[in-house]
Amino acid sequence: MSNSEKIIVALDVPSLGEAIALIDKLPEVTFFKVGLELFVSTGADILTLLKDRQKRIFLDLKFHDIPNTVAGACRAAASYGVDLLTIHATCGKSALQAAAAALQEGAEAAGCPPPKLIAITLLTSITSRQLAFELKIPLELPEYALHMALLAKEAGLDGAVCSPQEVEQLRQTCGDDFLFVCPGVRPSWAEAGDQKRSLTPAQAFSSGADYLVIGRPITAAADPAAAWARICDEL
Ligand SMILES: O=c1ccn([C@@H]2O[C@H](COP(=O)(O)O)[C@@H](O)[C@H]2O)c(=O)[nH]1
Repeated sequence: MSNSEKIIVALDVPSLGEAIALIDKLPEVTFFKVGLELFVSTGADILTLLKDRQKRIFLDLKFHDIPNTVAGACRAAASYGVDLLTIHATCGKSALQAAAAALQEGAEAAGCPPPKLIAITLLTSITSRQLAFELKIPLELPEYALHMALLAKEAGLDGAVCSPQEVEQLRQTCGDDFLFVCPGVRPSWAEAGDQKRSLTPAQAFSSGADYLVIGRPITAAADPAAAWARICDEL
């Protein structure tokens, strides 16, 4: 698989029309992420549209609830036939296990391959300072991210979402058969915005990321296709 096929473009827009406009401008993109904003506004219509266009889909709904509830959500989401699905590792091990089991059941019942279930370790918008003083987590940030990735692995998940700044260490400990998806990726020429723990696309891949998620550097650019091409050239 080429590096460009491992870049997932985040469709963080408020309507189906705006999503279609972006997808049309980015014909070379093979993998799109649908997050809370677009899914809440369009429901499954955006997933049907992407599947009709033979695109791969990362459904990033970041489930966070008790075991019975995340299991129900995963069972239902399994029928969409998406490729990746997210849950917060902070749900705890029993909820992660229940979610993973329900995803398999849901996929079997729907007759489609199960999505890879990946856990959010620590949002890429959080700083070490916030971790310590707002969230009151008494661990250093890399140690905390590693702990959450290992929790996900022990619960039988397929991988984790982490910042590119932590992926090298997480990869070393979790091994090559665990998937790492990194948002918070910024080309040197793009604005950081609310992302706090970034690396460039080339640095993120060389640190061990399997997939990168990139949104605004492409989707908010005056010419999204040119921004995409520039990122691919720089790799
Ligand atoms: O820790 C996380 C988990 C998910 N995201 C999502 O990735 C994209 C990033 O978009 P940019 O515009 O490139 O910042 C966005 O959809 C987030 O919901 C994340 O950033 N960090």
